[in-house]
Amino acid sequence: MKNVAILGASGYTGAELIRLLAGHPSIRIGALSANSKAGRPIEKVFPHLDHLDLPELVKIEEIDLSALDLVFCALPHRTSQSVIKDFPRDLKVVDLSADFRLRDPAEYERWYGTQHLAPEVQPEAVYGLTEVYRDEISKARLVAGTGCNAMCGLFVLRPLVAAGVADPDDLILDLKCGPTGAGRSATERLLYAELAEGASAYGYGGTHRHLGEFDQELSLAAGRDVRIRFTPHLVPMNRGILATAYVKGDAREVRNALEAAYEGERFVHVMPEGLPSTMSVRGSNLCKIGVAEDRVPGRALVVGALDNLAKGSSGQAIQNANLMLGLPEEAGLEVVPVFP
Ligand SMILES: NC(=O)C1=CN([C@@H]2O[C@H](COP(=O)(O)OP(=O)(O)OC[C@H]3O[C@@H](n4cnc5c(N)ncnc54)[C@H](OP(=O)(O)O)[C@@H]3O)[C@@H](O)[C@H]2O)C=CC1
Ligand SMILES: CC(=O)N[C@@H](CCC(=O)OP(=O)(O)O)C(=O)O
Repeated sequence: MKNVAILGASGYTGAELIRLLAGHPSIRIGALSANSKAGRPIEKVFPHLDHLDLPELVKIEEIDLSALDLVFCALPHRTSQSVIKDFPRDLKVVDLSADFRLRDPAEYERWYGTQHLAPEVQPEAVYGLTEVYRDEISKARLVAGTGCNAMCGLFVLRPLVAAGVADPDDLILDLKCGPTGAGRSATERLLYAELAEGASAYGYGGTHRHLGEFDQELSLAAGRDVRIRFTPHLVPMNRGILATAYVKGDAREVRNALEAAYEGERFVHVMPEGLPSTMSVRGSNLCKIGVAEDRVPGRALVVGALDNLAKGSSGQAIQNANLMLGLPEEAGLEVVPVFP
């Protein structure tokens, strides 16, 4: 059995890590941390977990790091950097925050508007897009989980620019996501009364910080600078991301490139026909992708769906931890989507 800690266990991704790890055959949860909720039994914070035998929520500094094989860091941006920089340099870490996603600390400063607190640790980090960086992840000490929007968009767009089947200067990504993507500390825009019957764009006009991840990963895949047009929308569904890409390219070539990229992949599926719905992936570690011809000749539509709390963060984190710990990649993750 591998012994792990979850830091930030009283948040949404922390709860999802607990849910998925409860069914993991080779990982046990040795410690859970919280901040304001430290000292409370986990069932007082998450009543749906009251039947599990789990450790109490404690402050991070109370955890014995030497007893751990790996740490999941589900902490806010910046808190993660300040905690991870003081960890022993041989402790394996899967960080779910944005703190180590961008290879260049100057890019971090550009998108997050604050100085990187651990630039000396950054070179060790491997970007957590498992299906692309599997080999590096299995040898890594520190894996930086992707943004959930970025992951869905990259699954759709990356193979197209890598194979040269879509014009890299003409990529539009229109994305919908639910409020759990913003974490558990609700702000005004996430109040039920203001969200439940409406939808709105946010982070538009090239301002969303996941553009740093898109720029980095799509430019690496294309071997030249790629800048997409990206607009996320907040919609009333608890979990889920639906990413619709409009691309200039032949639909058959687009499909072939996606099928080649994900052939044999356990968790990323290209649908033989039709387009995916968030309901087809909810609660699972799956990403489903569909392709359709546009009515304008030479243009195609590609749609990806994943669960932001599963494949978009905690499921992805467990998949990467499995690789880092030498466990079967799919261990604990064979969860069928919850429907309806
Ligand atoms: N939600 C999502 O879909 C995704 C989230 N992520 C990233 O994962 C990380 C966690 O996200 P999420 O679970 O949604 O966030 P939440 O806001 O739901 O949870 C945050 C957790 O961090 C703890 N925490 C907050 N401040 C501190 C602090 N100063 N010191 C120690 N612990 C602290 C909180 O404890 P307490 O409750 O006691 O205050 C809580 O356990 C974030 O970096 C987020 O950006 C990445 C991809 C997707
Ligand atoms: C609804 C909402 O606000 N969603 C978040 C998704 C956050 C995410 O993917 O995680 P990171 O914060 O770790 O980048 C957003 O678009 O910023």
